[in-house]
Amino acid sequence: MDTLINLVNKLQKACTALGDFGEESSLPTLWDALPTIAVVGGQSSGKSSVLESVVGKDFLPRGSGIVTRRPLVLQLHKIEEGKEYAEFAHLPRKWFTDFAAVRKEIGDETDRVTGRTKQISSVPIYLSIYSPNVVNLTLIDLPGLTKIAVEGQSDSIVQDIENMVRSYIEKPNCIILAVSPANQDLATSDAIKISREVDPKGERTFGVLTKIDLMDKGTDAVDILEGRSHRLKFPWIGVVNRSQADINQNIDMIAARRKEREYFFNSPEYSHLANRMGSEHLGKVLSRHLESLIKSRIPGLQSLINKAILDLETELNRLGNPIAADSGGKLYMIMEICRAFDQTFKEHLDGIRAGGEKVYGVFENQLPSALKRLQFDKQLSMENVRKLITEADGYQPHLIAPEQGYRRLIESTLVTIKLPTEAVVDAVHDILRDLVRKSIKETKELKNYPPLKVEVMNAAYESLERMKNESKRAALQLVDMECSYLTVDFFRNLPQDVEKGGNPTHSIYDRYNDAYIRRVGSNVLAYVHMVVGTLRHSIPKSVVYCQVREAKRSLLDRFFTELGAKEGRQLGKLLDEDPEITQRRQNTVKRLELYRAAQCEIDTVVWAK
Ligand SMILES: Nc1nc2c(ncn2[C@@H]2O[C@H](COP(=O)(O)OP(=O)(O)OP(=O)(O)O)[C@@H](O)[C@H]2O)c(=O)[nH]1
Repeated sequence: MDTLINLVNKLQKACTALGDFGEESSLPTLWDALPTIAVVGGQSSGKSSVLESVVGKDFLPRGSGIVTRRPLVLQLHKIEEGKEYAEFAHLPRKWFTDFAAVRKEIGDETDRVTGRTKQISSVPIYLSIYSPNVVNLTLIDLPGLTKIAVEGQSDSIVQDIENMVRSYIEKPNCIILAVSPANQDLATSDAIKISREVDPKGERTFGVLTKIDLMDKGTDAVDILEGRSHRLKFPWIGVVNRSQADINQNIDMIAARRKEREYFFNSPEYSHLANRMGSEHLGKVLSRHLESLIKSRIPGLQSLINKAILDLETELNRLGNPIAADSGGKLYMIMEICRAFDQTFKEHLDGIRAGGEKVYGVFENQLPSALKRLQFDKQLSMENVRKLITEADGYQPHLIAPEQGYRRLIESTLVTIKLPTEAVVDAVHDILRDLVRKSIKETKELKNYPPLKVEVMNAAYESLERMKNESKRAALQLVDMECSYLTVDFFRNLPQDVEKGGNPTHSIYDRYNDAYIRRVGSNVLAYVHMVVGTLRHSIPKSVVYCQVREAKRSLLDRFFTELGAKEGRQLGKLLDEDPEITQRRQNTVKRLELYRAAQCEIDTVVWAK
């Protein structure tokens, strides 16, 4: 059974070392789930004395007024043999064998947080005592409840102490040691009042009656101790601690315990209860109760730990890897993050994520309707056809077919396709930029590193800009190519013009009759339509080749090359993550270690059963 309490002691020790004891953490803490025993009561009710009696050691700061100003988490570890010693969590591996020095250190450590004032703090002091003369227990000494603030204390201190005490004892796993002095009316006991509030059925409250020896002559506590008045679920335990005079005379704990035993055995009122009175009995009762409580809580603890591990792993995953110390590691990390971004970007284009389909929308809708909107009316008006053909003839009207005229007409018409071509390139560019922005947002690895995020975004935008320019050049070249060499077969298959008509005596532009001009115009239109039909398919090919395929292939290539030339310090700047995230990651890692260790400890105990 000792192993069970040892287990809880170990877990609590780990929690304290990691500051994992409640409020500050957003995750459910192991601390909350571990059974503890807290000592509560009014100021000077004898809490510290009870604690010392249970431990059998004189080590707590004493004095009048408010002495306990920070919670003291006291873990008692029974050792088989050897000299007893104490160890503080804030002074690891410093073993105190002089308990007067322990008392001094508690005072000093209290002052370190609260200053030499009468203020209080909820940050606990953690102390372990290893001794052959103790039972395995964890006890928490809390500041005494008070009714008024004294000089040097803020007005809120009464409420502050009450809130702090409540925050410890309201946890369902806390066993409450409610200390009330027998020489005061129990109806006014602060300990009973606050413990009733948090444990109305008294299922985890142990009533301890101190100062029985100080009761007025002719009065006794038998009614309470026998459970006839102020009944609690567990029987009251009476104790007689050292009086101030005993302390002043340096009466040691062993002598004090003997005196206490004698007191109960020799008092006619209490001798029949002597076997279930006193500090020693209290220690055993508490230890037994704690053991059974821990046993019943093991399955719950296990599932809490398993769940916490899962949650912490998810959190750690979300926070990403810690930053490597050397430049090689940093470079690798940046490359990995960039690769994750690149992958996300590709997934958008490949249809694994949404967005890439918009590119197809440009080819299928925007381009055809823009081409359709080009009416070629202006270029192929009768007037313009006549003008261009006549001008192209030069000094000699053409003999068979207006070849130069056709060329000029076709060229001047095809040029109008350049505008929608450029618009397609621009539209695809905008889509790609949008996908970069989306991918940056979706790459969780980038979230922690704002400078790297900006650099990656700029590098990707720059690449897209270069690709856009190249794509424009290539697509416009397609149009130029159509202008520079006409499809011979088309013209070979045209019926030869015979009747050109016209009136040579009028203006030079009347050289050809309307029917002839109309026929030339419609031939040009037919040819242009044929070319548009081809471009409608070749422009998307060119755009995909120069922009989409290239973005998929080498969006960050240049960035990677530049990265290789950067020094460790510059790389470090890129990975300059939000310090809050670094802190959160460190805390999560620590907590995860704690929970994993706890999982092993519990498994060992369960298997050993
Ligand atoms: N005679 C006698 N004196 C006691 C008993 N218990 C405590 N005292 C004395 O009462 C005074 C206060 O005891 P503490 O144990 O310091 O009380 P506390 O509740 O821890 O005090 P704070 O931490 O300041 O709230 C000391 O002088 C003790 O010697 C007792 O059972 N009998």
